[in-house]
Amino acid sequence: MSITLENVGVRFGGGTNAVWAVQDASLTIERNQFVSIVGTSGCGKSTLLSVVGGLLAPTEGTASVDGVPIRKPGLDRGMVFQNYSLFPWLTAQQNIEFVLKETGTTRAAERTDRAREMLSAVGLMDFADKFPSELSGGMRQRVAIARSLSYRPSILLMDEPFGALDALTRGLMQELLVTIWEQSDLTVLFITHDIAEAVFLSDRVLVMTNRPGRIKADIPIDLPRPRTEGLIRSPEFGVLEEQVLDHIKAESRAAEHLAPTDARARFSSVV
Ligand SMILES: Nc1ncnc2c1ncn2[C@@H]1O[C@H](COP(=O)(O)OP(=O)(O)OP(=O)(O)O)[C@@H](O)[C@H]1O
Repeated sequence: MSITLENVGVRFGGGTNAVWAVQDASLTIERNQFVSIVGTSGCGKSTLLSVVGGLLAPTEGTASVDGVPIRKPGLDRGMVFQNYSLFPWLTAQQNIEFVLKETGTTRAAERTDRAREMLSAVGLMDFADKFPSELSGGMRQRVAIARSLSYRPSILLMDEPFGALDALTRGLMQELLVTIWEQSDLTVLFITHDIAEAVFLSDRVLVMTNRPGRIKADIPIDLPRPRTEGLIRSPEFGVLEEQVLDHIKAESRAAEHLAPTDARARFSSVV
């Protein structure tokens, strides 16, 4: 499914307390594309994702999926957040079965089979009966991804899903996500603060301006797939990373009125 935002604006509060989180944001994401959004803290990334998820109605403009305006959350869109959001009183298997029941899979045997299939896809078959507290952060996030994919959405919306993971687990999760994406017909919209992660995963990286956020740059990532770890050390990768970073540095300087050298010193590859 494709995603289109046309001049979307989101205002929180009213009167003198009004805050425009996003203003005049326009973008199109084609079916089966993997697109990341990066930008300075508070620029409106999560707000934009919530609009696409149907959790938040735009104050201005239109957001649509396959040309149909988004009015509420739907089974066509799965969401994964940084904090896993699993039910702590249910096992990994039960977490998935619960969501399947809620989303209309009426036959218990079908829910069980689908949950097992999904746990197997993320390599967690042996942990089906464990509770979230018995799983590592990476495992919990794998269950959350399996759960979001279990009802077969066409769009996966991910808000810093790997932000809380250590570097090694994060790398493994990135590979897993790309593998799932390559084998499916999913359109992915992915928010991250990690520029290398955005470049490694994406077909395009969108950079937002400071708040009120809009899309400032749309950088195609024409690196070959499948992408392997070695790619990260290639000159082509470095050039793209630098290009994204330059846009973010410019926004950061604009926000803080810093001298260019000060701003440069504040950034490495993660913002
Ligand atoms: N419910 C709300 N009420 C008032 N202001 C809000 C609300 N939600 C978000 N905001 C404000 O809107 C702006 C954008 O927030 P948002 O969470 O979308 O930014 P972000 O780019 O995802 O930030 P971060 O990178 O720090 O997660 C921020 O200034 C935030 O304080």
